[in-house]
Amino acid sequence: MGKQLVVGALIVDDVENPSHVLAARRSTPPAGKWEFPGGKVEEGESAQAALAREIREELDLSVRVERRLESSAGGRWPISATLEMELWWCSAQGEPRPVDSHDQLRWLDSATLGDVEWLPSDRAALPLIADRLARRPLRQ
Ligand SMILES: Nc1nc2c([nH]c(=O)n2[C@H]2C[C@H](O)[C@@H](COP(=O)(O)OP(=O)(O)OP(=O)(O)O)O2)c(=O)[nH]1
Repeated sequence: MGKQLVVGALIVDDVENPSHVLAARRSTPPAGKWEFPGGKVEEGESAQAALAREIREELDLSVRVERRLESSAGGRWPISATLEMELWWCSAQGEPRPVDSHDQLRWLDSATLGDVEWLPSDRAALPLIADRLARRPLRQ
């Protein structure tokens, strides 16, 4: 059986010319670690629908899902024996507001992306994200 999918949103400040991505600090275990907001895809749900649902719940924000972050390993990052993760570039309307699963938000750019204490599984994806933020545009 395959692993359950977790989706994380790479929410950018400006979809035409993105320079910063949103990071969120968890208030539930492992509390204090930083992640890309999102969560588990439910049965029968698409990755895009799960992202929209989770970001609405967690940040009271509506997102437009742009595209998936690709990698040489097929765009999936292992989390645990039972979970793996995809990351999707998203644009947003309005200001994110942590509802209850996060207690702090930060906009990070390619230079500051490594400054917070990320969940370990996220670290492998950071160079790809930093590279994209430094090179801009998201829509090709
Ligand atoms: N959202 C998110 N989760 C991540 C990231 N990196 C990472 O290892 N994870 C892990 C943490 C959790 O073990 C899992 C996500 O589950 P969760 O508990 O936050 O999501 P959920 O609300 O959908 O799940 P549940 O508690 O209802 O079962 O993925 C990330 O960047 N974003």
